[in-house]
Parts: sequence; C-alpha cells; structure tokens
Amino acid sequence: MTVVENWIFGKLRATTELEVEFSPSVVQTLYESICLNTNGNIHVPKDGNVSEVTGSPTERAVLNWGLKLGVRFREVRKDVVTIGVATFNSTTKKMGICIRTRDGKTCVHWKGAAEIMLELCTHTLEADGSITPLTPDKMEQLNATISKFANSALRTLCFAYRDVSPSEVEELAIKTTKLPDQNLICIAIVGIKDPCRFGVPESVARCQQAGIKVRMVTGDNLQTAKAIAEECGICTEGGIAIEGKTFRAMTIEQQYNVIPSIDVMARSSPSDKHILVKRLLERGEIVAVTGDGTNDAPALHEASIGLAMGIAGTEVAKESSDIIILDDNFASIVKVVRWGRSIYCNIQKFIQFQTTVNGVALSLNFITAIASGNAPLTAVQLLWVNLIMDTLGALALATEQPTESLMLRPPIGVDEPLITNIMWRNIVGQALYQLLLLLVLHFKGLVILGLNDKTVWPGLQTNSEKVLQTIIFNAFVFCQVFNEINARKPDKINVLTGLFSNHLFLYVISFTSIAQVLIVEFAGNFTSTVKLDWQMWILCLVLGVFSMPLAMLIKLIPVPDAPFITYLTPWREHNRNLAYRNGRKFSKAFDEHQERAEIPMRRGSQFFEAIIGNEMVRVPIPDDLPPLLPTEVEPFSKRLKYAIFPYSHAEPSVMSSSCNPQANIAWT
Ligand SMILES: Nc1ncnc2c1ncn2[C@@H]1O[C@H](COP(=O)(O)OP(=O)(O)OP(=O)(O)O)[C@@H](O)[C@H]1O
Ligand SMILES: [Ca+2]
Repeated sequence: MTVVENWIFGKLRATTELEVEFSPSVVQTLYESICLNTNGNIHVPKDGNVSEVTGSPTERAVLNWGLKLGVRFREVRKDVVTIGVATFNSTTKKMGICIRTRDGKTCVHWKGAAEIMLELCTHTLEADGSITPLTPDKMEQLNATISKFANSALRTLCFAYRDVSPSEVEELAIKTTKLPDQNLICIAIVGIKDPCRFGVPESVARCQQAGIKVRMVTGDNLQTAKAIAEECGICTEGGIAIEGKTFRAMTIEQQYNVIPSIDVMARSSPSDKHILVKRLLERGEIVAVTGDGTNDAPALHEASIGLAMGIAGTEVAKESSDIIILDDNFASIVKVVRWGRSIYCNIQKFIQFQTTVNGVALSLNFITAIASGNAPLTAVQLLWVNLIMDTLGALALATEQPTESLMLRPPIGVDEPLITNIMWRNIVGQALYQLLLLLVLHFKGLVILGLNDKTVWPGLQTNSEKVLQTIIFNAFVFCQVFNEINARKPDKINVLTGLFSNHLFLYVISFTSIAQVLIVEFAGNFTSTVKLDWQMWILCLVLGVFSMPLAMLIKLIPVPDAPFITYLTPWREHNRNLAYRNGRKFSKAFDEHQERAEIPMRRGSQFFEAIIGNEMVRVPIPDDLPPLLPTEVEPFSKRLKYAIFPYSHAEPSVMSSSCNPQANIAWT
C-alpha cells in the first residue's frame, strides 16, 4: 500500500513534497500526527541503508509517506509524553492518541476512515496555521475529495487533532475515559493505493466459472470497495454493494432476501462479516472465508472453510482458520478448490469401481452357491481380487491429477449423495454384464466352450471343470482391469484422456495384468487354477475388453437429475421444506420473544436437529436465542445435549412426530 494522493492544509496534490511556504507549526502538527498516532515503527539503519518500516499495511503506507515528506521520526517522538491511547478498532475504524508535547501543550490526534472522521471535525487547519470553520460548503468540497479518491479505488484516511483542556486531561487521568473525539480539526486526507494483486481478476473469474460466488466484505468505504471490486471482476450483473450498517439494520428475513445479490459489503464491522457467513450457512450454503486480520477471526471460525493469510495474517486469524495460505495469494484458493474437487471425484471413481467388483463377486458366489452348491471364486482368488480393488484400485484411481473440467462445473451440494445417478447407472450396467457373463460361464460354460476332458483331479473336479473355473476367475479379473479404466471418467464417453500421463495408473494396470498371468500359469496349486491355452487367454481378454465399449453404451442412457434416493423416499424433500419453514417460524418466535419454541438443541451449534418421520433435519437457530436452559436443568447442564421447549404455534405435523410432549429434556 502506498499513499498516492493527499489533501493537506487546504490543498489537493498528488505529490508527496511539502511546499516550503507552510508555517512550521502546521507542518509540525502533521508530523506529530504521522509519527505518534501509529502502531508501526521506523528503523533507520546507521549505515545509511533504506529505512525499514513495520506495522499493518495501512500504517506502513502512512509511515512511508512520512518518510518521503522528510519527517525525522526520532526527533518528533523525543520528549513527548503519552497520556492516553485508543488503539485501532475495526468497529469504529479509527485510532487516537493523547500527548503532551515538549512545549507543554496537550492535544489529541486521531486518524481513521475519512468520512467517519470528517463527521467529527468542526474546523480545518490551513497552510498559514489558521484554523477555519468547516462550513457546509467546505464539507461538501471535502466529501467530494474523498469520493474522488475512493472512486479511484483508494483507501481514504483522515488525520485530525485538537488541543485538550486541562480539565479534560484530569478527567482522562482519573476515570481513564475514552479520548475526546469531538470538535476536531481536520489536518489532512490521504488516498492510499492497494493495487489489485497480480492474477486476482483471473482467479476470481475462474472461481465464478466453477460456480463459486465471490463476495468482497471489507472495512473500506463503499465507493473504494466498489472500485476495487470492479477492478477484480467481483461485481456481477444484478449484484449490489451494501454498507455494513444497512445490512445490520435489516431483519433476519430481509437479510435472507438480500444476501444472494450482495457482491460487496463495505464499511463492515467484524460482526457484519460474521453475520453474513452465518446467514449463508443457514441457507444451506458452503462458505469459504479468507481473511488476515483479527477482525476476520469470527467469520473465519464460523465459515465451513476458513482460509487465513500466512504472511500478512495475524496469529488470531490463523488460529481461527482451517487452512493457511502460505503465499497470501488469492490464486491459491483456486488451487484449494481444484484439489478439493479432485479428491472428491477420485473417491467417487474408487467407490464406483469397488462397488461394482464387490457386487459382482458377492452376487456370483451367492447365486452359484445356492443354485449349484459350489462357488466358482475360491477364498484365495477373492483375496487377490480384494487386493486389486482395494490397494491397487486406490493407488490407481485416487492419484488422478485434477483436470480443468473440474473447474467448469458447479459445486456439489452438501446433501447430494456421494454415489450419483450417473455412478449408479455405471455400476448397475457393468455389474449386470459381468454377473450375467460369469453365470452363463458357470452354468453353461462346459457346453459353450466345448470342454469335455473328464480326467478327474484329486479334488474330485474334472479337468474341464477346473479349466472353466480358471476362465471364470480370469475373465472376472480382466473385467476389473478394464473397468478400472472405465472408472476414470464416470461421466465421459472417452475414458482414455490423460491416461498416458498418469504413470501410476498405468503401472497398476500393468502390474495387475502381469501378476494375473503369473498367478494362473505358475501358482495353480495355491490359487486352485490350471494353465490355460492361448485361445482361452484371448477369450478372457476379449470378455474383459468388452466392458469398455459396453461402458460407452451404458453412458448413453440418460439419468434424471434428482438423486434416485429421492424417488425411493418422496417424503424426504417434503419434510425438509416443512422443517425449513418451521425453522423460520421458530426464529420468528424467538425474535419476538413471544413464545418459547420446542427445539431439540445441540449446544453450541448453528442448527438444531429435529426428527421428523424417520428423518433427521437441520434447521437454523436464530442468533439471539434467549437463555436456553430452564433453571431446573441448570445443575445438569453439562450433560444436556437436547433441550426441548414447549411451543404452541408450530405445525402439529412436525411436533407430534418429533417430540414426546411429556419430555422436556432428552438425555444422551
Ligand atoms: N491503522 C489505521 N489507522 C486508522 N484507520 C485505519 C487503519 N487501518 C485501517 N483504517 C481504516 O479502517 C478501514 C478498514 O477497516 P477494517 O480494518 O475493519 O477493514 P478490513 O477490510 O479488515 O481492512 P484490511 O484490508 O486492512 O484488512 C480502512 O478503510 C481505513 O479507513
Ligand atoms: Ca482485515
């Protein structure tokens, strides 16, 4: 951040040089304001190297500006006695200090958000040292200056001061009251540029493509925030920019209604950030919050995913977050999303693959055992299959790299099932094919393949039966090998894209295939298999490969958008809506403090969970819940998990099914 524009002593200029004709006393006042009313520090090295400036980015910008003006920090700070300080506060957006200078004068200096500070000013300091009243005309002029700065995406700060009377000093000393902040004299207004970091607009655009709504919630002035949001591409069509105080004044209902269109929230306090996140969560959204300051901690903590900045972030912010972005770069958030989605997809692929193998192996052995008394897959063979699908399958499928297409589709909702309709279709299609194939082989294989070698093995099986059993095992394993390739892209016809760049996948597939050949050809005694001739090998391979064109055909079958599970449980959606409506009703009741609602309450959570039918539903808890525990349960409160309160207005259908009217408290 750097100061790029300033208005001082009644003049507007873009330079940082103070003209010589200013009266020394006014320049001294400005220097005091810069050097004393700050948390930052300047270290001037003795060897003449560049001075080092510490503090928050805003403080550093101001101190650097001071350096350019030629302030001698040590001299200004010498012999000054501090009487009181008001540290920077994100809610009031200003900071102040009360000092006694060398010449015995006591004064208070303030620095803070420009338009907020200007409200507290009654006079301005002029170049010749005179103090002139801040007339409405002048006020308008200054506000126009602030707007001008803000519209060029500059953060505006106002410096002000005033002398403090001995009686006020006494009061300060006795009561340690807050520093006087009325009737101030405006010294200067500066515009600080915080340039949009490299790559941010692109990253925002990528997030938007990925169905993520990016909102900016900042302590800056509305115009500054809008201008910065415009630069970063955060503003959307139909989106609005709102001030924290406007949002705060709304009812919960109004907040719910306005939230979807909020792009920018300006001049927000820490609690505004927190409430916005809370409302979003209540609407069932997943919210990621990034922040650096202590004032962001409540929102970071509340969010589904809190991302703190590693370099600029305060310890408090880092403690309250789930992920720390080491390079402070917004582009890293895109990476987080990409990898997060990739892991989710890889788990889905793995589940699709594994469910198919398990389903087929289980059904095959079950059906054949019941129908013919003997199962084709032996325990050792199943162990090998298990190895293929668990360890090797996970290695192959879970290590797929994230692809670009992951960032082009909308996010997955919290209540969307892990196994999607597309996956069910693939699983059922493949499993049916494999099962049918293996059952036909098991029951009719001898005839179809013309196997009639009646030589009896010690295990009372004929040679043909042994060969058939080996073919079934072999075909089954090859089906898995090729179905593993199918599982790479559950929703794409072409499953081969990127296959050759995923070396681990190729190793796993090759290892599985080679090991299978070795097992069948050389480990017959152990796995109860026999050697196969080349025609049989080709047959097994073809049966396995066939699963690939089949998968393509299966993918042509359209599936509905709504998860299959909702067709099986039509009451589910209905209950959810009902519960949500009632949740709002509860909120309202609590708002108005009219009635006590019947709420099974999980302590410290954002939702309460109600049982409706056989469904557990989550309903948002209103912010300002009155003290929860009835006095008689207080002694046991540590053991209390649910507290249920009588509430007369809730819909009977909910209440009758969810709670026992006798029970006021449910214990765990
Ligand atoms: N050190 C400071 N002294 C005085 N005023 C400040 C200081 N830092 C920020 N401000 C004022 O407060 C506003 C920022 O408030 P706040 O810190 O609540 O917001 P934020 O969005 O967290 O900002 P940041 O980008 O600094 O993290 C700024 O626009 C500025 O007007
Ligand atoms: Ca901050």
